[in-house]
Amino acid sequence: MSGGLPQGLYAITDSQLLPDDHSLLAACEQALAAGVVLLQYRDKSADAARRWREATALAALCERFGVTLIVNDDLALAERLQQRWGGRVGLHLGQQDTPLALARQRLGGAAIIGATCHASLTLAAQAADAGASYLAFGRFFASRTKPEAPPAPLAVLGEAARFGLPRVAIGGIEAATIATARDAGAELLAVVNAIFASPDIAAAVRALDTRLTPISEFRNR
Ligand SMILES: Cc1ncc(COP(=O)(O)OP(=O)(O)O)c(N)n1
Ligand SMILES: Cc1nc(C(=O)O)sc1CCOP(=O)(O)O
Ligand SMILES: [Mg+2]
Repeated sequence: MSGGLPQGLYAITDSQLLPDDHSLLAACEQALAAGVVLLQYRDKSADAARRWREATALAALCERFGVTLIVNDDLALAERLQQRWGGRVGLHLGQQDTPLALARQRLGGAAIIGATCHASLTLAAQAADAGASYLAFGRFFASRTKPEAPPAPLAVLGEAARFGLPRVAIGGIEAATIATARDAGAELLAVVNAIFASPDIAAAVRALDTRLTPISEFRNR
């Protein structure tokens, strides 16, 4: 554990790859069963009913696996879920989203709230001051999900050790790149495409996990 967070694979859903409730839940169940340690619900649609339905189903699924569900962008949705699932629900915020300090105030001190920091230690310092639970940096490699995300050098992961918060690497993390991001300092490796575009989710997760071996040493670092 690192700052109360597990270390390892952080899977992020994609509503284009998983366009309906059934595909979303089936894929997430397989990912969780295969060893994902954190799951983010990332849905950019404006369909509030669908978002509530899917997020509640995912929260129940995560509860079964003892994993925290992180909601992307949507503080109000995280707050509603928190009423039922408490600390099993967190929030991820980018630079264009709700201010982190406000989310911290609303969700309380125990909630996991992550912050996008791109390649910036200044943004990381601001997020840490505002109460972030983890700092996300990227994108480190070419990303199929968000090719337009600004690139970041791997060195920022090592430099961010000074904040004493778990570091997340995102952007183009796949079997060929995951060990490089881990070795550069990331405690959590965030993945969309290399998990959820796979026809065999469990095999995809295992292929990523294998690259993190010796996993026991990594998790105990
Ligand atoms: C773990 C993690 N890191 C970064 C992001 C990106 O957040 P943001 O910059 O707000 O962009 P969107 O995901 O909202 O498009 C993330 N979601 N998760
Ligand atoms: C949602 C997101 N944010 C990024 C950032 O750099 O902030 S990269 C990204 C997409 C990550 O997907 P994939 O694993 O398919 O590259
Ligand atoms: Mg966002």
